[in-house]
Amino acid sequence: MKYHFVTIEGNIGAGKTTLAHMLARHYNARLILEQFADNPFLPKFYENPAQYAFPLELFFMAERYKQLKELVHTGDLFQSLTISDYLFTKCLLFARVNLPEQEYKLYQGLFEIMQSQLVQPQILIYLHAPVAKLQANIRIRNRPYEQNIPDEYLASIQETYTQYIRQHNIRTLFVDVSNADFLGNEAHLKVVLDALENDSEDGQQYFTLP
Ligand SMILES: Nc1ncnc2c1ncn2[C@@H]1O[C@H](COP(=O)(O)OP(=O)(O)OP(=O)(O)O)[C@@H](O)[C@H]1O
Repeated sequence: MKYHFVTIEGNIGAGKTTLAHMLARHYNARLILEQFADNPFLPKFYENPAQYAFPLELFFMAERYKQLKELVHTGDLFQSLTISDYLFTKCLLFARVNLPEQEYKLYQGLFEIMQSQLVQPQILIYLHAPVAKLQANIRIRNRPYEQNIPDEYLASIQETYTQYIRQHNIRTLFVDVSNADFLGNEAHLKVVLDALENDSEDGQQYFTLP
């Protein structure tokens, strides 16, 4: 595998964390996982988005910056393999959906200062699933504060991600995870492993699971 820093992205409930664990185990890689459970504003945000969006987004950005900055300090980033289940830019994409214009501009200014000090992954694996499938996953894992997420919110997050990836021409493996079962079906993991190991094209590639 020629990559040293791989990031998995996708909408809420797409299955990023499961796949990140599996890839990290397969490659014996360093794993960086989103610490969303530590964000005290998240349950409050889902109850009252307008009031809590700004502290929520600031908290996420500060935590992710701390986590990813450590990676820069470890120094051996390009001798080993690191898998993360989020991209630092995720902060900005959620902020674009959740913050009013002026707050977004302020946030963006801080984001750019922080982003300039971080290392970017060499490739993104983007897990794509329709909103109905995301809602089904969210129901099954049953985090109480996520049970009333509107379809429209998931659709805007999806749209914001895909627009960003296309506009910036980020090297991305898009995987359709509508019927994914990475834990139960080895052939599904193999699609991702083969894509990582064989890919030679620049830009964006699309995969479905058997
Ligand atoms: N910047 C953000 N702004 C608002 N909410 C966020 C932000 N980042 C994460 N969240 C919320 O934190 C929770 C965890 O999100 P995330 O998408 O990282 O993980 P997940 O849904 O557990 O992913 P997966 O199922 O793909 O492993 C979700 O409720 C998500 O909406």
